[in-house]
Amino acid sequence: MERYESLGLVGEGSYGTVLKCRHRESGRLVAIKKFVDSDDDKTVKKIALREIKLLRQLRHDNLVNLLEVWKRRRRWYLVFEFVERTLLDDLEQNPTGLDLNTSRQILFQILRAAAFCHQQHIIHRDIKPENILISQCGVVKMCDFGFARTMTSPAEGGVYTDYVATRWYRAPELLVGDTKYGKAVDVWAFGCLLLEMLTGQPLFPGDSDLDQIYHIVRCFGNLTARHQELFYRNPGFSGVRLPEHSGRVPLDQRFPTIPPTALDLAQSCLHMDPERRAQCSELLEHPLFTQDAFHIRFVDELNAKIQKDH
Ligand SMILES: Oc1ccc(-c2ccc(-c3cc(Nc4ccc(CNC5CC5)cc4)n[nH]3)cc2)c(O)c1
Repeated sequence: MERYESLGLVGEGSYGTVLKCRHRESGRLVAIKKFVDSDDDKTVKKIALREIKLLRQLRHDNLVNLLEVWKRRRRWYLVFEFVERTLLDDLEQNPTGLDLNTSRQILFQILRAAAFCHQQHIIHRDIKPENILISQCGVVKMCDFGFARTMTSPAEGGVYTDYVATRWYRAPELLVGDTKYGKAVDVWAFGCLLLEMLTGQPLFPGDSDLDQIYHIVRCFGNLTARHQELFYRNPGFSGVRLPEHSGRVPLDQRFPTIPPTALDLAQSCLHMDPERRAQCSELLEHPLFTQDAFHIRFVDELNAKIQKDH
């Protein structure tokens, strides 16, 4: 670490800390994830090695780049590129939301990143505003795969018992404790993010897992039969009734000013049944991006921004 000057904390992850640092010789800014001492703790060592293996698979213009990995005095260090700001910073600056064109430039790049991860059979599992980095030129880089998982079978999904995802962006299957979930959890989070960007407010700001389910049911109605069964079998919810979905407020009623195309895209992501949610690769072809040939024009613009960032 002596080659780097620490400039302060960027964030606290579950298995380590992320520091903003400057490389003393080159002046380059980086983000360094320092894992807790791993030699005594086999779990941390296993987590670190799994994260490193996964990160080395993920090279894409819209994913934050892993630059170096080293181990010193029983600790692993992951050195990443430092990117100027996060989507959370932008949302805090714009409490009523971002304009549609800015939003779709960011959304398109998030989908490119997520579609690439899913093609590699990797689920991010914690897509949220603070994990969406934005460079000075407007290039989006998804980060923090501390919770990411390789799906056990490329077909779809696997059996995962460890818990993940920041509550507000958590899909119904995660909230009821379904261990058989897949990349559709990232699509749900994307749908939540889309509406938050356009309104400036989190879509479902639950203050507990149960409250999170209530927010979702009040908007979309009952959980699927499978999720209801898992809910009532979940010891964390024993004795609790699922809310009646009377007094539902569907998205189009809640957001009458959102452009219908954007609302349609959100609804393609926010199906209660994970099987009905669109794939990220399909969403890149949604009319929000293909109307006025945005997706064709923007890719050229984006490549120029990426070159400028280098
Ligand atoms: O497994 C892992 C672990 C960690 C990372 C990771 C890699 C890179 C970063 C990162 C963050 C970053 N820039 C950044 C810029 C601004 C903020 C916060 N803005 C403050 C509130 C005003 C936070 C972060 N640049 N690079 C963060 C996390 C990762 O991508 C994968």
